[in-house]
Amino acid sequence: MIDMRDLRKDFVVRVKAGRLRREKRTVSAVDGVSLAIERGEMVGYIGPNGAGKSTTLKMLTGVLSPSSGDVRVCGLEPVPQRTKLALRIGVVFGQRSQLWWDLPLGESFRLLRHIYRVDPAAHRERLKRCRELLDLDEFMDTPVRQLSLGQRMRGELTAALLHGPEVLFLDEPTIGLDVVSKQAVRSFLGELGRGGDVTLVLTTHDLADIERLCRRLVVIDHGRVVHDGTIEELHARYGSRRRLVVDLDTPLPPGFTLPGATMTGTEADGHRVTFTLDTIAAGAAVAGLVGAAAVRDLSVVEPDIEDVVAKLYTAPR
Ligand SMILES: Nc1ncnc2c1ncn2[C@@H]1O[C@H](COP(=O)(O)OP(=O)(O)OP(=O)(O)O)[C@@H](O)[C@H]1O
Repeated sequence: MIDMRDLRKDFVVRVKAGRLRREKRTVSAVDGVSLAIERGEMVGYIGPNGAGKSTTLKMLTGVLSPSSGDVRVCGLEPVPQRTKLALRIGVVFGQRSQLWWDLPLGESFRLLRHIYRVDPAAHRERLKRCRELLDLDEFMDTPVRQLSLGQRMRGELTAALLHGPEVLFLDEPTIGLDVVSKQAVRSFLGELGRGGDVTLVLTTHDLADIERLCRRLVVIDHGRVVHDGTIEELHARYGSRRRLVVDLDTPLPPGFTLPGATMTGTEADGHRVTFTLDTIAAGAAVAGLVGAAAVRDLSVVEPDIEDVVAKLYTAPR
């Protein structure tokens, strides 16, 4: 559905060199990205600021021409076949709008039907689904300029889907949204993904978006892919471990060790202890502890994706 081969985009920028002089420098925003994304996949495309995410999306959607390499979306070349491609993809860029500022939201949707020449029955059906899942009814008659960010984003998602695209590109779809709107957008996208017909590529700095939605995670840094795989593979690669947090009636005996685990924290005068489970399963760790001290409460904490990704962003290369 999406194919990128050794895709590159260089920008020539002028930088200050001395008090008056400026010299040209080439920035490789995307530096040889090769990826294949199949129909129905939900892919999180993440990376630190300036990594090249937006530039990639712009090349995939025909906004920017690549400096070199090949790119195909739905079998089309995005820049020369941009008009054809527009009928087959949906795009939501968090910072930009595809709605008409002065028109009520519902009017924007009607206009889009004409622009994309969507069959009225199909349009009605899709709009009905979006209205239900994204709770649009309350503000269908409100001019777009009066919508809150969360309401507008729900409108943007609808606008991107009314023509029934095969691929949906989302650049920061939950940026700036409150908790409730974030949940609404995520559950809507999850629902869309489960259908299996729409391929979804999502960039975000909110890793919870990825955890909830994407099986596949592509991490880009300095224009290059530094990870491509599942979140579990990312954890395995960086040696992420689960942690066991135990509340004890009395502290553990001095010198206590739990084979296969490392004690990584003690609080409350030894009444709360954290173990990182290196090679031991949680059940066996609990059994080992119960024999040594009175356990009052415990919880197993899954590895934190934020920590792993932070490691990845700061890893030397
Ligand atoms: N039009 C442009 N002219 C010159 N340089 C650009 C242009 N667009 C992007 N860049 C540079 O290319 C690099 C990649 O930028 P890009 O916007 O793709 O990053 P990003 O991963 O989307 O970042 P962010 O998370 O901050 O949105 C950055 O160094 C940026 O300064």
